[in-house]
Amino acid sequence: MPKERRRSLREVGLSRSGICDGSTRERKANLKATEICDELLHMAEQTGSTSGQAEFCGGDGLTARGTCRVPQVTITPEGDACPREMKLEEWGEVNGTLRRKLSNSSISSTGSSTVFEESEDDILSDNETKSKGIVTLEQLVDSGEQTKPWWKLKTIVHLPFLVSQRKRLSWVQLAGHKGSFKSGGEGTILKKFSEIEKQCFERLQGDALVGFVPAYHGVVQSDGEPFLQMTDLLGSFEGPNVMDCKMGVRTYLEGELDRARERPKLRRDLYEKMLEVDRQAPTAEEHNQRAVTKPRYMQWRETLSSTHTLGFRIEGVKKSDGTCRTDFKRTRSKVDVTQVFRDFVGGNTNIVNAYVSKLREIKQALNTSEFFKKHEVIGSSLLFIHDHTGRAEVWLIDFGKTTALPDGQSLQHCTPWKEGNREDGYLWGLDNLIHTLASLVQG
Ligand SMILES: Nc1ncnc2c1ncn2[C@@H]1O[C@H](COP(=O)(O)OP(=O)(O)OP(=O)(O)O)[C@@H](O)[C@H]1O
Ligand SMILES: O=P(O)(O)O[C@@H]1[C@H](O)[C@H](O)[C@@H](OP(=O)(O)O)[C@H](OP(=O)(O)O)[C@H]1O
Repeated sequence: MPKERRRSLREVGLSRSGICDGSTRERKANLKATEICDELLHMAEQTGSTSGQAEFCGGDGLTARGTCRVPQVTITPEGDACPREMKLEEWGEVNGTLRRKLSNSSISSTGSSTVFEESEDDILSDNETKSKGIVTLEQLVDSGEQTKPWWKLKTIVHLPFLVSQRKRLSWVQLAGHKGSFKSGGEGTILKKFSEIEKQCFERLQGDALVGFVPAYHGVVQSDGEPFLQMTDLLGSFEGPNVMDCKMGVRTYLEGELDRARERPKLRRDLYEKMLEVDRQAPTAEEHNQRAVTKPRYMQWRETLSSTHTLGFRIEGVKKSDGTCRTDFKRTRSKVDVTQVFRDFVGGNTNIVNAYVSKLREIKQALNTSEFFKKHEVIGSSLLFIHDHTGRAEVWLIDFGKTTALPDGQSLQHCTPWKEGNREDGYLWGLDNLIHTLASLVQG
């Protein structure tokens, strides 16, 4: 944050509660409160909003809360007859450039209300290493922000605004690690380099699956770091609706299990993420050590969600109305999963049919793919995207944990996993996904 924009807490009507002992924690809380206010005031200046509030929780008893009220400015762009609310996603359009930090925002809207309300996930959210929701790619480069243990509880912005043209300047990252993506320019994005993923992209060129993965443009350097450049799949949609489904019955590699047995590593962060969802989930021993191993956490996540029961799980959904949800950790039953899909497609049977036929095409391609035969596909997602034009597409993304089998070995992808057989249940999950979607049009 530029120094000249920083204001004192009192000056901007901010409050911060919690300890008051001059410690580093307190200074951080003050800083966070000032940042919130800066964010709100800047939005107000740029957009003519009437008021805004934001609340952050440090997880250690400290909270920072900001409210700003400014005189209303009304801007009426040409060609828009009736005033309407402006969502955070659209705000950058007026600005020209998006300078606000929208990363990690889980935004839910009540549709007709002017309020962005807290979602369950805002409260039960992960720590800030996990990215979700609407982000600005350039902002994600800001490494200093990544380790701050602040959770955003709530952002409410009142924006009495008129917007004539909808252009998408922000981007949505529904799953994965915060800071993994940057804008690559010309319809591309840059994803943090991974040797495993690079090899997958290289092997996928010329494979039956190549038309179902983002076009790959090679390794590029940005700010001295390597990235994989690929097509931004959202780029060719108008106000896209997006869903990320993580495929397979297993989300960790067999190698991760082996490593955890050889050198068990206790993770406090994963224990805390577990507590956020269910305080009873850790065993007495885990409570005692206030930590769990990664395979333990991943297996718990799998049984809590539909990974084990359906062979896929919903990670996140962003709709064109600006709402964004990533609170699906407990979405497990077929009924619940089906309901999320129903809501996602908004009852549009043409979209459902388009998705089902796309998934069938993908299944056909998987069945002929040499790549698929010879890889353990773990943690990969299907990204569903549709928009108001009726276009609906599905792509395979995320090959960071897709691992080649030893020469001569292959997988069925539908037989049950037993440790050692490396089966991932991908095709079983895909069949369940097709049935789930098809059930929406079968009445
Ligand atoms: N090519 C793309 N075009 C548009 N959006 C994308 C693309 N690739 C990824 N995304 C977005 O970013 C999110 C995270 O992507 P991805 O799963 O590749 O990240 P990751 O950090 O490897 O995730 P994880 O930590 O789960 O392995 C997706 O849910 C999707 O919203
Ligand atoms: O979805 P959650 O509950 O936030 O849990 C994370 C999720 O399972 C990611 O897939 C995993 O990264 P990998 O797939 O890369 O292993 C990450 O491990 P990490 O904390 O070690 O990054 C987990 O914390």
